[in-house]
Amino acid sequence: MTGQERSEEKSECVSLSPMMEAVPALPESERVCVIGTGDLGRSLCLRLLHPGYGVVFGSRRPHSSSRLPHGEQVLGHAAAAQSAHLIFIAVQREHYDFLVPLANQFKGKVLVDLSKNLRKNQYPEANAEYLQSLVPGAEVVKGFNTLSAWSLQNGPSDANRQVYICGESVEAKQAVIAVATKLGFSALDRGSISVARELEDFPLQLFPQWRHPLRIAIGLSAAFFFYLLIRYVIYAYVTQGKDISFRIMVSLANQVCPIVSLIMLSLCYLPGVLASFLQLYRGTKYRRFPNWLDRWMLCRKQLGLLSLGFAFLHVLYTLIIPIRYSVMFWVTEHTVSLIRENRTTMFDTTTAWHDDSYLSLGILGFGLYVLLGITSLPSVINSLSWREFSFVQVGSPGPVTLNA
Ligand SMILES: NC(=O)C1=CN([C@@H]2O[C@H](COP(=O)(O)OP(=O)(O)OC[C@H]3O[C@@H](n4cnc5c(N)ncnc54)[C@H](OP(=O)(O)O)[C@@H]3O)[C@@H](O)[C@H]2O)C=CC1
Ligand SMILES: [Fe+3]
Repeated sequence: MTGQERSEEKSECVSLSPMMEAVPALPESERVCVIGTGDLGRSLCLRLLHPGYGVVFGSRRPHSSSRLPHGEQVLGHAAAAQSAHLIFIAVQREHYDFLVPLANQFKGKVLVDLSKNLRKNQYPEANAEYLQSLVPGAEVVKGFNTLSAWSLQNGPSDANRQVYICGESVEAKQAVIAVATKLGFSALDRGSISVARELEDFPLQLFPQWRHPLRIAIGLSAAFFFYLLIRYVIYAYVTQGKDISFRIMVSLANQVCPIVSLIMLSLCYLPGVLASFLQLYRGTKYRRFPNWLDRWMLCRKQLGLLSLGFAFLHVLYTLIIPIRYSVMFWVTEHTVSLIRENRTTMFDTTTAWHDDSYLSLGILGFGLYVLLGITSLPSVINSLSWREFSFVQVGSPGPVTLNA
């Protein structure tokens, strides 16, 4: 580097707060470059500062970049690329062209492609593969794209601890995994760069495991609702001319909920039983299940949670029965007619027993439902031994999760 170039680079370096001067000269392994001073770049920088990394930003306009977290160094792209071995690219893919003239500076460096897309198959090739083709001398690793700037800034939480990475070079991936681990994330190596498209599609998935269970729940609810509508409301109107259409809102809904809930519960446990029979029939547990059974088993948790949801609705609908206008009217009417006719009714112990037992069993049944629901939460599962888990989740056969 000539003296003039060095002085140019020096003038590219911009201090945004007095803290910058305080940043000690760190070895290259503890210095990280972030290209792009946007939302993600800044959030990543904040996270990197926690374990003590030195961050050097690369920007188009190093002099005018403002409001950086702690006055980190902001250099031009070329100078920033030379300052660290690990470089995060926090720029949208459509602007990647600016990297082409910098290919020499990126030679031998590890580039982490953070980009995500707005929709699936937005580009013919994965962003990481495109980046690799622009800077062939660098080792591109795809990663961190499943996190949002917000979650990066707030640090890893239980639900958001996992980051996925992929790339060709094992050393490059190890360097990225080391940083991720230091930031508190657990990095999962998903393989070569050809997996990048799959990782880029991750944030675009819309409840993929919920789609079928939701369809089943909606289909069953609609079918039973129309059956009950015809069976009670329309039938009463046609045969007796009685208008009991007000029952649609609460009574009918309250009948639909437990039916759907129980069917969904049986659909949740049925595939496990089928799989066990299949294993017995085949005499081995080391063969893949048919695809339909595999997919069915993978959405058991969603089926179970929906079943719990419908049971919960049934509880709520049942609790409001005494405050319904029609019920209060009927009770008052009955009492007034007893007074008018000067009649009294006897307390029927059998009916009282029958009623209380019915309610008590309902409450206990719902309690069991909730217990099943709670023990399928990942954090609860992790705290249970296998024996405890299968004791609670009666009928949830262990080996059948082989495909999952
Ligand atoms: N925001 C988020 O939650 C997440 C974002 N991502 C991905 O991270 C990348 C950055 O996103 P985000 O920070 O939100 O975007 P922003 O728009 O906030 O920032 C992008 C930055 O890229 C740089 N840039 C913009 N245009 C050009 C250009 N023509 N040439 C060179 N550099 C340019 C700018 O930095 P400068 O002015 O310093 O040059 C700009 O600040 C994207 O690929 C996005 O898909 C991934 C996961 C989450
Ligand atoms: Fe009930």
